Amino acid sequence: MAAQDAAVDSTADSVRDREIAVEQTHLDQVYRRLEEKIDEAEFLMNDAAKRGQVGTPGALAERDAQVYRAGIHLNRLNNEFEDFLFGRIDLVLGKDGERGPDGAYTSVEPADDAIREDLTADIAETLHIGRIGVLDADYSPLVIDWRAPAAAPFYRSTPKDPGRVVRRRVIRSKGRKVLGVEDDLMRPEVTAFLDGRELPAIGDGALMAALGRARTHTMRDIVSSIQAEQDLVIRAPAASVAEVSGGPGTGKTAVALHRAAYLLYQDRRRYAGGILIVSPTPLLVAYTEGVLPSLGEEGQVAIRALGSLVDGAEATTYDEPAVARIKGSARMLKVLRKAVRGALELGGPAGPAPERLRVVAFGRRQELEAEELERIRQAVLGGTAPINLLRPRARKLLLDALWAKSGGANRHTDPELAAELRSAFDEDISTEDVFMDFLAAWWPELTPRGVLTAMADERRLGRWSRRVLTPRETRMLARSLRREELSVHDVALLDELQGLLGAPARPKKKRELDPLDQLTGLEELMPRREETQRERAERLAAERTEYAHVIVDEAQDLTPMQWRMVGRRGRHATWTVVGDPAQSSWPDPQEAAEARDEALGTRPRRRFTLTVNYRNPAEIAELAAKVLRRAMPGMEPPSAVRSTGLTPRFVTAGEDLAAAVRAETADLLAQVDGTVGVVVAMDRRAEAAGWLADLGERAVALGSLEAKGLEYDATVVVSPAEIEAESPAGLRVLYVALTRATQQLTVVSTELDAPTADGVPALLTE
Ligand SMILES: Nc1ncnc2c1ncn2[C@@H]1O[C@H](COP(=O)(O)OP(=O)(O)OP(=O)(O)O)[C@@H](O)[C@H]1O
Repeated sequence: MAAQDAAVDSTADSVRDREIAVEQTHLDQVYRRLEEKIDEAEFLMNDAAKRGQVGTPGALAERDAQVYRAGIHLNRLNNEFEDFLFGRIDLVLGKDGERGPDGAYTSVEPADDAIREDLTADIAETLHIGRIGVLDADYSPLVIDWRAPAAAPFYRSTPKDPGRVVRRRVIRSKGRKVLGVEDDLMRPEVTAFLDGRELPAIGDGALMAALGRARTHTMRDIVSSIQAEQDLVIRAPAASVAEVSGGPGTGKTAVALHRAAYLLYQDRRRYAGGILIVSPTPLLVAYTEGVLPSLGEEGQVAIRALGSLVDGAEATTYDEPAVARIKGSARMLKVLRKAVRGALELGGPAGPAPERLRVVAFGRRQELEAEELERIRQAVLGGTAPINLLRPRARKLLLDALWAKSGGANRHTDPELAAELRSAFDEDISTEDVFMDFLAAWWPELTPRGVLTAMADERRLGRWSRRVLTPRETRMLARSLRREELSVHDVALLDELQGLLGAPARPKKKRELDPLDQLTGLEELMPRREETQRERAERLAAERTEYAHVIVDEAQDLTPMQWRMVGRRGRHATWTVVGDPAQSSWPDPQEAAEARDEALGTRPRRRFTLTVNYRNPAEIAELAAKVLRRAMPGMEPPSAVRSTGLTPRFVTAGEDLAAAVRAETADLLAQVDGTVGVVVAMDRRAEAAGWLADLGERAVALGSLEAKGLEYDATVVVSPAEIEAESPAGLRVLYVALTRATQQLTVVSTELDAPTADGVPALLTE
């Protein structure tokens, strides 16, 4: 028996080896072709550099464009050389036999006689899929770009709806070497032949292989294993709003990122206007930034955390939930509107304006009393423009009032002479120091930061927040604004204030000397060119305030004020909004939904739901589902795609919580190859970092709100009850914390958790 097994194994091995060799031959061919392309790109750059010496304006512009394109080409090849061929599909003949621009047959459905009655078929087409497209010298496709229409069947085909695909193969390669293949048969009942030989199937499928890998501190792309329901979202037409919901681990973040790559590929021109990806935390930005290197290459895609959306602000601290709730609420809009008007009265850098205005015009004293000034101020504020832009109007109405008082209007009947007199009057007054100083104090140039600082005074804020916030809320808000450091929620307030105040005029940039003008040879050209390319991308990203497409990740967490901030960046954009209501840390979902509707406007929406959890094994998903039932009764959890046989571990910490967490973390570090995340209540963050101090880089401590979107091989969740008690949305935050592990979960309880004899905290029992 054993001998028979060994014989079967060795045949399997030899079939596998043969199949790997087949793919190796193809990869070799692709590399030969790529080398030719690189030579071409280098020649282009060389040639362009030579032409640079000619120096006519037309030649310079053409050279610039050519060098730029060639630089991108080289950059992309160098970036994506590694592991860039990852898939293959074998297809039967299509219905109409027509080919698309990439040389592949276009039909999705098989021809009527493609599968014979005896369930045999011939493979009519084999396509290899990779990160970029490569055509052979005769324009036949060596590799199809994963975003091209011809690659869609690689992702869309399922055994239930196979289309023309008989076998889907994922190829694992490193550099120039093919390491392995994993096949999925889409029509297992069919025996297919390729060049007269039966098509074999190797391995247990690629998805499981991908899911079992250890996690690092950065996310991996999923181009080789995108699933059909995910592919529908990635390739959805970008005409309006795509709304994607799905539970933890269903690939929402991954899908959002791959969608950005797809949109850019599909319509580079349109998205030259920029794609903004909004992420909840800097940690998630860092985790996702490197997923698809090609996203950043031309500066079209900006991945920004909510605390870094406003130029010059880089907020990473969080307010306590009660304060965050005030700052995020749409009620703040009323408070801010009052605050900017109130801040006017506080005056400029030299203090408030005098009570009355006294000037000399044409040798006579002119005066405006306090009530008159107030009337004028109200008349100016009747205008719709932002406050800072109303300054010229303020100046004009002051001069009008002074002119009316001077009686100058009655002095001439001839309109021309009257106008001349008036302009002399205006000039006389407005060049007077007294008038200029008065205006600077009476209608000062306000800054968002300045207004926010003004709001830190409790009595003042009390006036501005009357009937909107309670005295207790006012006190908490004023106190938090007295802190030097900006919080993530302050950033949305700053942005709102910027809108109310008006944008300051941008100083015009001088055209910098193009360093290329002085270059003659390729050696010099290369490094400098790379530098200017990156600089260009950074400049474009920094200057952009509106985008062509906005992708919002973890959308359930945006506060109403944050929705307004993000909405301003996509007024003319198409949108992709992904989120999971069950993971929302915002206590008032209704208010947030209204703000979201306002940001998205009346654009038609297409809804998608992702249903499969690729992150958590069934054992962990089952435990998390208990919290979901408490947090959102009736809500369906996603179904876990795999199971590990390892049930979550429960530990009750005695006196020494630090020692218990440390020991459990060390234990998990010994069991997994990748990272271990220790999730604690927000105000235990610093303390927890200390507990793990010498456990090495694979272990990280993070606050419950920072865990959003991240994942680890194993997690230690510390005191579910503490996390739950942090905020009104605490149960949903706990649900997030429990769904971060790809392999193992340990829950450490304290007394507060009222654990059972087995150490299971009360919140995690049925
Ligand atoms: N088709 C796939 N093939 C391989 N891995 C996948 C696939 N889809 C998702 N994953 C993996 O599953 C994990 C979860 O994905 P992701 O973080 O995008 O989920 P999410 O829905 O955003 O989760 P959460 O709501 O918890 O933040 C990631 O490691 C991702 O790479």
